[in-house]
Amino acid sequence: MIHTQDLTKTFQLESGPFTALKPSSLRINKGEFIAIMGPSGSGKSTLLQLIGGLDLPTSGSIAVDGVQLESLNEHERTLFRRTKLGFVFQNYQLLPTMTVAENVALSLSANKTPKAEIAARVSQLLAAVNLADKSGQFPSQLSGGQQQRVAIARALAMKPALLLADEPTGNLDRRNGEAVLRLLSQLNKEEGITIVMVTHDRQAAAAADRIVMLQDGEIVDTDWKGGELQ
Ligand SMILES: Nc1ncnc2c1ncn2[C@@H]1O[C@H](COP(=O)(O)OP(=O)(O)OP(=O)(O)O)[C@@H](O)[C@H]1O
Repeated sequence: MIHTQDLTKTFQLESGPFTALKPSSLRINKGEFIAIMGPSGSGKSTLLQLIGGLDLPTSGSIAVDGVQLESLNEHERTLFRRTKLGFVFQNYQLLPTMTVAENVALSLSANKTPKAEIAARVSQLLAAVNLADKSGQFPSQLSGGQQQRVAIARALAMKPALLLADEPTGNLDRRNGEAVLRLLSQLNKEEGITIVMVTHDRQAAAAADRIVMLQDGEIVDTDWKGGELQ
């Protein structure tokens, strides 16, 4: 599903070049649930941005679902993101002036899906995240956990093969965080969606099959699962 080879990312700062991701090779199989962990500034978000085609590597290659991302132009990358990936962020990023149903429908409407099909898919998605009764409400009327479940429903609208989540439980209390993790695990096990989740939280990481550990821009372990960190 994801295969990187000597992938690097260097930022040009006023003080000189800074390598946020050192040459790294990583393989993530279809159907895996991966947590990316590591200290602040270790390159977790940088790696997720490259996997999601939101940024380009400085060197090396990255293939996602058979597509070499470094060889796509910007338009092709946008299309790739829209059709193959779902994104979930720490701060939900729902549109406040749209209802829950309209937020979930966004990518379907952008893709010119027929109205009746959109309505059916939105109902199905909201039922899957246990929010069928909230479709007409606005994001501000929901709890953080409910908003994150709306964001997950929206991310799944186009039936992506891969879901990328950046600290999806970062703003949630324990109970809501657990509900979101249960939902992600269920989507992974029952729908076979590959999930790559950046997290600081060991409890969140415990929901994953495998943990990719980053330190100073380097992948130091790709099968760490529990135990004390160095
Ligand atoms: N656009 C950018 N320009 C310059 N430096 C950047 C840029 N993006 C990230 N960096 C630097 O690269 C390093 C890795 O950042 P990254 O956001 O990937 O870390 P992280 O592990 O996700 O951190 P956190 O857990 O705090 O979110 C940091 O030192 C950061 O300052």
